[in-house]
Order: sequence, then structure tokens, then C-alpha cells
Amino acid sequence: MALKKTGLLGGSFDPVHLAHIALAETARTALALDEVQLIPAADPWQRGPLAATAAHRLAMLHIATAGHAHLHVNPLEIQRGGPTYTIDTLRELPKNADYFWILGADQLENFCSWQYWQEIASLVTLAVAQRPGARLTAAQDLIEHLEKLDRHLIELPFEPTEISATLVRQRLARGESTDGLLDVAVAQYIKQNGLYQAPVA
Ligand SMILES: Nc1ncnc2c1ncn2[C@@H]1O[C@H](COP(=O)(O)OP(=O)(O)OP(=O)(O)O)[C@@H](O)[C@H]1O
Ligand SMILES: O=C(O)c1ccc[n+]([C@@H]2O[C@H](COP(=O)([O-])O)[C@@H](O)[C@H]2O)c1
Repeated sequence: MALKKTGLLGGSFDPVHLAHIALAETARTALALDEVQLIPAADPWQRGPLAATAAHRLAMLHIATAGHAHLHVNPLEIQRGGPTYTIDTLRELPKNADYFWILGADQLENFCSWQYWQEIASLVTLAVAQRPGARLTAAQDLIEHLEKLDRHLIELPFEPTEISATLVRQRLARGESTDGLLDVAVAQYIKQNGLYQAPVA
């Protein structure tokens, strides 16, 4: 039997925005994936403290993916807790699927700083989307490593968009509209729970 094809989109999701959902859906269609799992990080070790709690980030992901039959939220990193390393997540996932790690070009630029990135590259196929301000080129070390593994980096057909969680947090802190950036129900949840009101550092 053919292995299930599963996309993995890890992130801080602080908060989840429309580019995350578009990216997951683009990957699903372009790569003919059976599903895409959105995996919120517990404590992304390369970042400062997140603005919203894990429980709120998880709740917003459930709201944002509710109308998307093939997008699922996987809470394993939050359940594991502690600093989040993708390699731990990949080692924990069941072996019954062919995995694609979906990421923006900003994280591709950063990829060789990830813990055990060589092993990550051997466990998943990297599927990258363009992002304004980032170059969609892999570092030489990564190119050489992928060649050795006989793996290819996939470029997703993703229309570049300036949407980012930073922009969302800035707009919310200034009391500005988030129209076109957030799912309406996520925006409502944020309002109801008084999230992201502090000025962004
Ligand atoms: N507009 C976008 N275009 C392409 N990829 C994106 C975009 N927004 C997020 N991503 C990708 O989604 C993944 C999770 O992103 P993350 O949750 O950190 O959101 P973010 O918008 O980058 O957040 P922040 O602004 O706080 O850095 C990363 O791989 C990131 O590159
Ligand atoms: O494993 C690592 O060392 C590592 C370093 C940086 C980022 N990541 C993962 O990359 C994803 C996107 O991270 P971020 O900071 O852009 O939200 C998220 O799943 C992080 O856990 C993973």
C-alpha cells in the first residue's frame, strides 16, 4: 500500500494568519498531500517569549482550520513542552507516512542553524514558499547534503505575501484593522480574549 503523504507546517502561530492557511492549502494541492498538520511550537528556542499562551495559539489554530477538511492541528510539541526542536517532533511521528516539511524562505535561510538539520533533511522533503525579504536559495551546505541524500528541495507555487504574525501583532497593538490578514473568527477570538494589546517590542 502506498504511504500516506503528510505535510507538516510548524510555527509559532502567534497568531495563525491567512498566509499560514494559504501556504498549507497550496502545499496540499501542489504536492497532492492527504493532509497537512499544523504544529504549534511550545517554546521556539531561537525566539524571545511569545505573546500568546500555548492554549490560546492552539485554540486559534483550531478556529482557523475548522473549515479546511484536510488541515489538522497536531499539538504534540505543546504536549511535549520545553524548548522546541523539530528533530524531536520528527522522531516522534509515526513511520507510516511520507513527510513534507513546509516552510517559508525566511526559515530556509535559517535552516542550517536548526538542531540536527542534516538528520531533519533525511527524514522529510523540504517544500519552500517564497517570502518577501528572503531569498529562496538553499545554503551550499544544505545543497550538498541534499545531493548526498538524493533528495530535492521543492519550491511551492506560492504568491509572495507580506502577511506576517509580526504585522498582525503590530496592527492589533495599535488598534488597527486586521482585515485581510486574519480569519474573521480568529480576529473575534483575539478581541474576546483581549490578546495582543501590548505594544510590540
Ligand atoms: N507570508 C508568508 N509567506 C511564506 N511563508 C510564511 C509566511 N508567513 C509564515 N510563513 C511560514 O510559516 C511558518 C510558520 O511561521 P510563523 O508562525 O513563525 O509566522 P510568522 O508570520 O513568520 O511569524 P513572526 O512574524 O512572528 O515571525 C514558517 O516556516 C514561515 O516561514
Ligand atoms: O529545530 C530547530 O532547531 C528549529 C529552529 C528554528 C525553527 N524551527 C521550527 O521552524 C518552524 C518555524 O519557526 P518560527 O520561529 O518561524 O515560528 C517551527 O516549527 C520551529 O519549531 C526549528
